[in-house]
Amino acid sequence: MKIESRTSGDDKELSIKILRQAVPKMTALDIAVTPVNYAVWYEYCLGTNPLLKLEIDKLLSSGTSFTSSTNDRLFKEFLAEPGDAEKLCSVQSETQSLISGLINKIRQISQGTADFSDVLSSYSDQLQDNPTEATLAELIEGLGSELTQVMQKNKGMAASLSQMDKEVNELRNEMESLQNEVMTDPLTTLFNRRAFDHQMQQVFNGATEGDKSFSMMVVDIDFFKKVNDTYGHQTGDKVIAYVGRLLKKGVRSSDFVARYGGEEFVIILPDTDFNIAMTVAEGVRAVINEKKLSIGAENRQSLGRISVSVGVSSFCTDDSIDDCMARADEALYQAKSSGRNCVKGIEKQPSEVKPKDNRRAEPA
Ligand SMILES: Nc1nc2c(ncn2[C@@H]2O[C@H](COP(=O)(O)OP(=O)(O)OP(=O)(O)O)[C@@H](O)[C@H]2O)c(=O)[nH]1
Repeated sequence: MKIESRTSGDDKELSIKILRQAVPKMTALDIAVTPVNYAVWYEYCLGTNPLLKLEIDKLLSSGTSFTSSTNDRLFKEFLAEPGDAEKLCSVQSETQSLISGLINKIRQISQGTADFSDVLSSYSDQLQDNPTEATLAELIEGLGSELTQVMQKNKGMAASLSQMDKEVNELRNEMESLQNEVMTDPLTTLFNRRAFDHQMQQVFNGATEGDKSFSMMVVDIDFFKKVNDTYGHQTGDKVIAYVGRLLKKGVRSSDFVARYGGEEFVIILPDTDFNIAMTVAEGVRAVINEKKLSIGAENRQSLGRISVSVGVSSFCTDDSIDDCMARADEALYQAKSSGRNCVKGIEKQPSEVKPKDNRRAEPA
């Protein structure tokens, strides 16, 4: 469930790297390679879902077997949103038959190789027994026909393996597009809340481990209910999509823009300090408020200007994800209370950073 870039070469390389780790683990634990199970173990090997990792490590150390219901539970508890499981199941049977076909082919190849190796050993034994010319001729004849058989078998195997390789690629593309679907908000085509939660965790891990910083914005369209009530829900949807486009355009391509829900958006700005984030937020707010919008035939009906309120916060040492988001939310609340169409930020001062207290509490 890689999110950062959906189709880059890096993504593919990482996917293959994880595949090489996940499949042998699953095979060792006797877990069927279905999309649902694979999603769980992919995420486990990727290591970006700490709760899932903790749970699986716990199960592994207790020697619990990974039955299909255990895998289903892990998927539902740590990865899925309602509806995901059904979508993934649509490719499940296809994957199962493909994987079992592949395993059969590999078994046949190993069996064929083992058989041929036995034949070679028996020929080698006969050679040790001072064979007569007639026996030698027989051996050569036999070996020739064994070789022809092996070559024919291998030709057939190569053809069916290449067909399977094609099918595996198709299935992988299908799963990739399903993955994108699960992470995308259909109205704006931005990332959705689920993708945001995932990305936030990754950026947060990077910041706590690598001494990096990041900022975030929460953007909310002002008086949006009035837009819906006056012009209808469909126009409201168009306004949401329009604001989404301007947000995406207004930040760097490395920033992460998602629709959090309703008329609210969230943006993660990696490697960005508080002051820069405030400047970017102000720029985005101004651009959204710049133009008067119009709708209807020949755009005759004016909607006036749309405005947004923005709350900004930056990651600070000792922050949890919730702390950082709570400050952005609080800042948004302040922006709304100050009349809307403005940006507010809450910066955690260094003095507010709690020193780590390693002392035990004094007994009363
Ligand atoms: N068209 C449309 N409307 C939505 C969607 N999601 C939420 N809404 C509406 O957005 C409106 C949000 O209204 P409020 O939460 O009262 O906020 P507001 O009117 O923007 O007021 P402030 O945020 O205080 O400026 C509600 O009427 C929701 O029904 C959506 O996907 N499409």
